[in-house]
Order: sequence, then structure tokens, then C-alpha cells
Amino acid sequence: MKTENTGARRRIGVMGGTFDPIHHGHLVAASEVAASLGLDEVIFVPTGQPWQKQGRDVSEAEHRYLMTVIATASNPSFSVSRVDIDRAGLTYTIDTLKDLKLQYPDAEFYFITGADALAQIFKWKDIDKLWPLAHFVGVTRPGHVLSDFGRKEDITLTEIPAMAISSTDCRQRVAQGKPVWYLVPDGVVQYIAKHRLYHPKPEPAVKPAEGKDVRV
Ligand SMILES: Nc1ncnc2c1ncn2[C@@H]1O[C@H](COP(=O)(O)OP(=O)(O)OP(=O)(O)O)[C@@H](O)[C@H]1O
Ligand SMILES: O=C(O)c1ccc[n+]([C@@H]2O[C@H](COP(=O)([O-])O)[C@@H](O)[C@H]2O)c1
Repeated sequence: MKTENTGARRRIGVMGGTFDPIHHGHLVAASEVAASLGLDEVIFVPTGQPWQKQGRDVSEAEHRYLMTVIATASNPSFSVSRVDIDRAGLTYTIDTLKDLKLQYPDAEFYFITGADALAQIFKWKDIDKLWPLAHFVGVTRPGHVLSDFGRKEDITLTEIPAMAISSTDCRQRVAQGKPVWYLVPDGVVQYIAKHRLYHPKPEPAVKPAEGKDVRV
């Protein structure tokens, strides 16, 4: 359903993500939701330290932030916020939305999530305090079931073109020397290559023991 923005309040989409790296699945999700709900803009918010990804190697926040800036630069309705990466400690959406509310006191927020993230939402910190801060928009994602869990007043479901892309797959492809062209924006391909993100770590140099030959 397409809804028109006739009121005075700015309708802002919030696309939170680890973006390690940002890919076309994220960009299509934001673009489709913006069009179907008539949003004025979408703010991409790279996470600082995602608590649910602890124990996993997450790339430095500045790299993820810069890749998100590069990926969104050509769309005048997209911007990137540093609120999560500049806040110390683990990242929780309750803090993201409170910080954005301070910056945009009159806005209505639409927090965009893929079906996989939405399925975990009842485990998010202070979930009962989140509903008044934003409306949630769940988007389809291949391999995941999309549901509003009976919370129609708080969660809108939106079907988007199926993009079977994940950041995990992009990282693995780079590590295996496979291309990620057309899975991520061109500038992000180049950023990954320039900073050697996701590439296998070079083998440590073999230090010969003194006075002994090293066989290779
Ligand atoms: N291909 C996709 N289609 C729809 N939504 C997506 C897609 N990829 C990611 N999302 C959504 O974008 C948000 C941010 O996702 P995230 O940055 O964790 O990417 P990811 O591809 O799931 O990463 P990873 O594989 O590292 O877990 C989440 O709400 C996620 O569900
Ligand atoms: O607030 C929470 O407890 C919480 C738990 C899991 C995910 N989130 C948010 O959901 C968004 C997508 O997260 P991820 O891990 O799929 O990239 C991102 O903005 C996270 O901060 C938030």
C-alpha cells in the first residue's frame, strides 16, 4: 500500500545494520520502503558494537561507516548517521532512536529490518519502550519467513525484490578471491580492495633459527 505524506511531520526511515560490508540488499530494502511508505529520507546507521555479533570478527566501525557513505552518496534521499559508532559500548536500537529523536525532534521514524532481524526483535533491549519511538517495517529476505507476530499496529510488512545477498557471503567471496562486483556498489568493491578488507591475513614470515638452514 502506498501512503502519501500529507502531514507536516518528516517521515524518516532508519536503516540500521552492521554493514560489513553494505550490499545491494540493504540499498534495495531502503529504497523500496521509502517509495512504498512515502518517506522523506532514509538514514543509514552503521552499528558500533553489535551485541549479538560479539565473538565474531567485525570490521572497524570507521571502515563500515565509510563504505556506507560511499554506497549511499549518489542518492539525495539517503544519508548516514554516526550516532551508533560514536557512542561508547554495545549498540542497542533504543539508544539509536533516542539519539535520533534529539536530532530530529519532530520526525516520525520508520525502522527498517529484514525478515531475519525482525524475527529476533522480541529479544532486543527494552523492546516495550521501542514501540512508541518508531514504527517498524519488516522486509522480505530470501530464506527467511516474514511475520508481524500479531503486532500490526507497530509493524508493517513490505515485499521487496528478492536479493539473495548477505554480508557474510560477500566477506567469504573476497577471502576466496572471488569477485563481489554487482553484489556491492562499485565504490565499495574498490574500498574493500584498497584497504584489503576480508582478504586472508598474510602468513607470518618464517624467522630462521640462528645458524640453521630453513627448508621451504
Ligand atoms: N538481502 C537482504 N534483503 C533484505 N534485507 C536485508 C538483506 N540483507 C540484509 N538485510 C537487512 O539489513 C539489516 C542489516 O543487515 P546486516 O548489516 O546484518 O547484513 P547481513 O547481510 O545480514 O550481514 P551478515 O551476513 O554479516 O549477518 C538487517 O535488518 C537485515 O535483515
Ligand atoms: O537493540 C537491540 O537489542 C538490537 C539487537 C539486534 C539488532 N539490533 C539492530 O538491528 C539492526 C540490524 O542489526 P544486524 O545485526 O542485523 O546488522 C541494527 O541497527 C542493530 O543495532 C538491535
